Amino acid sequence: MDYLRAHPLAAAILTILVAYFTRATVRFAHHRKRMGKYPGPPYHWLWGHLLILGEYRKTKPIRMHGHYLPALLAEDYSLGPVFLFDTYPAGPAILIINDADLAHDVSTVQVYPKSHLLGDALAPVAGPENLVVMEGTLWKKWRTIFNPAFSMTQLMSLVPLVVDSTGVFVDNLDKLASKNEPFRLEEPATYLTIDIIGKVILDHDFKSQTAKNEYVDAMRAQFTWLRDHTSFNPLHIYSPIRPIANLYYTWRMRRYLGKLLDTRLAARAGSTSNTRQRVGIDLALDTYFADYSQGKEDETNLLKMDPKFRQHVIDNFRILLVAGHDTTSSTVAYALYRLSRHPSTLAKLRAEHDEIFGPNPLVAADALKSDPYLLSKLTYTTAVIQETLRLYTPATSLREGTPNLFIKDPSTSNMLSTDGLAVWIESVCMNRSREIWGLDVHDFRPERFLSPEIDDVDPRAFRPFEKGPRNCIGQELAMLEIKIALVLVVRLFDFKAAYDELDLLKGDGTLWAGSEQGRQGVQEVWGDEAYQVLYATAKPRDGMPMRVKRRV
Ligand code: HEM
Repeated sequence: MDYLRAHPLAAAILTILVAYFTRATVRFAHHRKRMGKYPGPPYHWLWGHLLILGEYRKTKPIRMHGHYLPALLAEDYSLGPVFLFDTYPAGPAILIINDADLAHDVSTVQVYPKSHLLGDALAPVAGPENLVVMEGTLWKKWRTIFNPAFSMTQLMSLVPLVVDSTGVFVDNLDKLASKNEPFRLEEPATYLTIDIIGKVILDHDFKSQTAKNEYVDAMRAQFTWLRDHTSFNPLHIYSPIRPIANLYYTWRMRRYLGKLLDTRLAARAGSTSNTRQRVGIDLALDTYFADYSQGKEDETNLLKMDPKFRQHVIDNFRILLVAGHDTTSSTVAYALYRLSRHPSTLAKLRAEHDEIFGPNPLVAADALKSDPYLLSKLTYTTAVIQETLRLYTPATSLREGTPNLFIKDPSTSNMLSTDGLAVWIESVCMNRSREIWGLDVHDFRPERFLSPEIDDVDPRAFRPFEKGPRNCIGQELAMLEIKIALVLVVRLFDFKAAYDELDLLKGDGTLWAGSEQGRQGVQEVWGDEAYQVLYATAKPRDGMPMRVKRRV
């Protein structure tokens, strides 16, 4: 006491510390008391759900994507349509939606805002304001600008471009087949979808399938510098280098796209007629001139674009380039992987392609170019893709709870406050639900998506592209790309997973080469060695090691 009286500064610091810890303890106790009342797995008064999380970290792969966890919890603890998972203070408290009706309410009726956690995670790849996280009139404006770039008519006119890029993918698989060595399928599949989205949005060929590209390198490098939310390593969490790396790669990406924008502007100024196909970049520029100079493309507007608009255009291109390649490439890779494990499904798929395109696989590319509407005849192929999306859901929707939004728990009729919680439309839970899909829920069986079986499933229970106003803008494009890839690939090649040969790929120069950690211990989820990991989005573990052989 005497010491404190003699040292007023020390006394002040001590008072602040005591006040801080008292406040934190009261908040913590209040949080635990409130969360303990929500439905969910057993809740510990001190640890919340942290102990359960710890158990899963022992029994499941350390790198397993976090979106498996609610589905495992729902299965292991027989949880209902809505439940809480609370890892506070290590992570957020999340209300998990495991029901078609509630998912409809959150996505389409109430239209919950996007979670700030999503915004934080996406900021390094696409800036703080981008189409995925924008809200209100700003979101509506940009969604309206880009919608026409993804209309069915526009996409059908782009089929020849997609077929050409897929032709390069086929050439690359051919080269890999002649090398007769394992490789990571995620890489060529990713470069394929990057090249396609570049053409669709920017009328720009990144040519990433055949050479290194500055933008693609910076974007992929940025992925390796994102925070890994499955890691509890303080050196990783508080890395002082990550923010610097994030700034550097952001600068490189923005510089590349800024140059493309300026070139397009200059080309526009120099041309009187516009016969070129109009893609996303043109639609954004049309809006700029409409908003800023009543449609008049005068000198001043051409030379000096409003900085805020410029940032929005560039960051929206960045998000379209990320969202437009990652999920699609993983689905291509997973479809080929699953087909390699199910010979009878593969045979049925090949038979459908023989029937629609004729028995010679080498003429399918030309057939597609001259009649893109052949794609609509691919019923079984569509079922294969849907079954792949069910088992390997590439993305889900994280929303923000607010004081005025409540969820009615159908099993108790209790109104659950969403205040301070993240609300997760967890389609993985629904995709792995026995109640919805039957006892063989973890099996790959595309027939479940064919009539009459699918007629018994609530259409709102299967939502790989989400539903409501914030649904995926690129869903038709994605389906079109994956169908074209399957048509041009499955009859030419045989694939074989090569997880047992992973050691041969050590240090292979891909972005997977650095992810050696977590290779020990359990390496399967629901018996599947190709489980998803978080690498910006949900990707196949270790980039999906494969071998490929030419068939014809
Ligand atoms: C298999 C492929 C794909 C899947 C499974 C998928 C899935 C999804 C999902 C679940 C959402 C909702 C995310 C949320 O609520 O936060 C979404 C939104 C979005 N997706 Fe996709 N996506 C795919 C391909 C694409 C493609 C090719 C593009 C093309 C650019 C794209 C662009 C977007 C954009 C911009 C949004 C935000 C839309 C908005 O909020 O208005 N996606 N996607």
